[in-house]
Amino acid sequence: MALSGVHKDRELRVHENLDELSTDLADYIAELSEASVKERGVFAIALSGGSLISLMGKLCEAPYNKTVDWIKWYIFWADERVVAKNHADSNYKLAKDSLFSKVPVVPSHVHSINDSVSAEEAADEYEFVIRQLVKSRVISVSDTSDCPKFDLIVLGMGSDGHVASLFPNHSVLEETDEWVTFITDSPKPPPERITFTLPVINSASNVVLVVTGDSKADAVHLALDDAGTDCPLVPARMVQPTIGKLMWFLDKPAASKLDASEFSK
Ligand SMILES: O=C(O)[C@H](O)[C@@H](O)[C@H](O)[C@H](O)COP(=O)(O)O
Repeated sequence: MALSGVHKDRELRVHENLDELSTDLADYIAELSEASVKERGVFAIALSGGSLISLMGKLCEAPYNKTVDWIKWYIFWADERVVAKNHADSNYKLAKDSLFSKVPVVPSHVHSINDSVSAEEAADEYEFVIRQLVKSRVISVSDTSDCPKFDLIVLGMGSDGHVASLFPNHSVLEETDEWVTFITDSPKPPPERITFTLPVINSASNVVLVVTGDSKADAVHLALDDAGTDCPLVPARMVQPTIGKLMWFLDKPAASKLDASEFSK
C-alpha cells in the first residue's frame, strides 16, 4: 500500500496499482463477510455499478472462492439502471457476469429490481422487498433510525462526485422519507435509475468507496479535504455513516489532489 490514513470515522487506503487495490479490497470484504456471518449468520451486501465490480473480481478467485461463505450472502443493489436484466447497462448483469456466476451464491438471495415496471414502481417494489427482509432479520435495522442496516454497501464515485445514483444538485439528495427512490433524469446514461437514499447509505454497518483514475482526483479532493464554504458539496462528501465504518480504496492517480495532511491524521 502506498499510503493510508485514518481521520475521524473514515479510513483511506491509497494503492500503488489496481492489482494491489483489488487484493486489499477482496481481503477487506472477505473479512467483513466472515465477521457478519459469525455474528448474524448472514451477510447483506449492496453493490453499485461501474468499475468497482471488476475491482472486486479477486473475490471470485482462490482463496476467497473457497473460503468465503457464499451461501450466507444476500445481495442487493444500492443503485440500478432501469433496463432489462440482460441489457448491457444493467448493474445486475454486470455483477452476475463478473462475480456471482463464478461462486456458489444462492439464486434466491440475489435481489435484483423488477425490470418490467416504471422506475417509480421499481423503487417502491424494491423498498417493499427490503422491508420484508428487515422484518425477517436478513437485513438488520439501524440502532438510530428506522432504516435498514446493511452489513456492507459498496459504492463507486463519478468524476462529478456522484455516488450510487445520487447526483450533484439533484433533489434526490434531499430524500429522507424513502429508503429507495428513483430518478428519470440521470446525467450519466441511462437516465432512469433507482437508488438507495442517503439515510440508508449512512445507516450501513460498513460503507466502502472504490475510486480510481485521475479523472476522479478533483472530486476525491472535494469529498475528503477540508474544502472552503464556496466549494461545491459533492454527494460523496455526504456519505458519513452515523455509526458504521467508512473506508475509501483509492489508487495514486485518484488520490493525487488530496492534502498530504490526510495521511498523518
Ligand atoms: O450504475 C452506476 O452508474 C453507478 O452505480 C455509479 O454510481 C458508479 O458507481 C459511478 O459512476 C462510478 O462508476 P465508474 O467507477 O465506472 O466510473
